[in-house]
Amino acid sequence: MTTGDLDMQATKTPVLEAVNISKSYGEKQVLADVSFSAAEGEFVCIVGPSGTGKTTLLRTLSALGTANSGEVRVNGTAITRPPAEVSVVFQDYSRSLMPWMRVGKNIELPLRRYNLSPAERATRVTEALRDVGLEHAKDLYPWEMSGGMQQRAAIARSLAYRPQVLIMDEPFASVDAQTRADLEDLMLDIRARLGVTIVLVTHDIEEAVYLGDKVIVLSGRPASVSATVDVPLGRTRDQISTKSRPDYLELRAKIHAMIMQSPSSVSG
Ligand SMILES: Nc1ncnc2c1ncn2[C@@H]1O[C@H](COP(=O)(O)OP(=O)(O)OP(=O)(O)O)[C@@H](O)[C@H]1O
Repeated sequence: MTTGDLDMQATKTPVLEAVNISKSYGEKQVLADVSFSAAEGEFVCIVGPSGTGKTTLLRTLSALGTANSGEVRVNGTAITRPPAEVSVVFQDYSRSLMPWMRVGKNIELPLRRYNLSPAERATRVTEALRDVGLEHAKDLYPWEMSGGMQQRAAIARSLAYRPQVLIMDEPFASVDAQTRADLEDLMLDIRARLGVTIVLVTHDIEEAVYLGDKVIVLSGRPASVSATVDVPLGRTRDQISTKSRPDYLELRAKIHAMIMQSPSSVSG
């Protein structure tokens, strides 16, 4: 990306914006004035200790939950219901795919809500499966596939909507380390090929720095954004060489220290 591209990105309306989001469950305030934005094609990672309110924030971002105050804007417009431009991938793929339906059907079914011809739906299923490297798996049932393949299928289902923004809640928490690394690289590749904006929540600092163009650090009780850390590692990342770079290691340590200092990391 050139300096000119960066200047243009800075002046463009963000694709997704959280503006002073506050949220309470009864008396308990979970989020306080959380603000951040994601530009077109940006990979934004949100990290914070367990129980900080990351899922609550993502539910608000996708309008699956409501905030007590503040607003979420998509392309500059405040949203009140789940917007067509935003799609969500949850952690628990085993609950997001219907076990009695073949993978192709799992991806195609939610598209029926839209005014698409059967041929257009079939094209989208084929393309989404290709985007995640599952061309061969269309006729399999979810239970015939590994955990990593099931999560790929769940990602394909989200991509079939052709969203501008993909929101992911701890998407790789239930798979082994090698599969996790493969899925991380898949998401970098999807961002590069499709230009989709990705907002990914994780408690894994290493993952956040490896994937993100910027990392939003949530901390405190109630949680607010304690830092927005730019990750100037370029867009081409590699599990071994990127993770050995001194600037990667420095950023990882810096964010780790921020989270360790946060009151929410000790209060449980
Ligand atoms: N529907 C709800 N009703 C009441 N309290 C809730 C509800 N959902 C979440 N909470 C509380 O809000 C706080 C934040 O929860 P949330 O799941 O958003 O955090 P999180 O950072 O995603 O946690 P984790 O990393 O463990 O998934 C927790 O104390 C949780 O118990």
